[in-house]
Amino acid sequence: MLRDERPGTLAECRQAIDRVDAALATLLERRAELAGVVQRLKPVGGFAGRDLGRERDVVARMAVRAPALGESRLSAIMNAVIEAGLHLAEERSDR
Ligand SMILES: C=C(O[C@@H]1C=C(C(=O)O)C=C[C@H]1O)C(=O)O
Repeated sequence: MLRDERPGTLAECRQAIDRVDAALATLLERRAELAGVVQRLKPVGGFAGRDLGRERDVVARMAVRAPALGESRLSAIMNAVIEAGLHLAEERSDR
């Protein structure tokens, strides 16, 4: 997945993207599960306990590994990822 592959055709590029997306889906599911555990451990979980400083640190660390995307684009991506995790945690806490 992290190989610097150079697919030459449209089909090869899409196959390479599909492999990356498969890994991303697994990682996103794992991340959401971990973030859900955090919500139960914090004194105030869910959206009410949102920690924007921590979220900024997450994005800044990711930007070091993804400099072409950079903080601004990563921030939009991670905001969606984090909010999806918080929604899932709140749904589960309702049960
Ligand atoms: C997971 C936490 O709760 C929230 C979700 C975060 C995340 O998904 O990375 C980060 C900060 C908080 O807004 C946390 O506080 O660490």
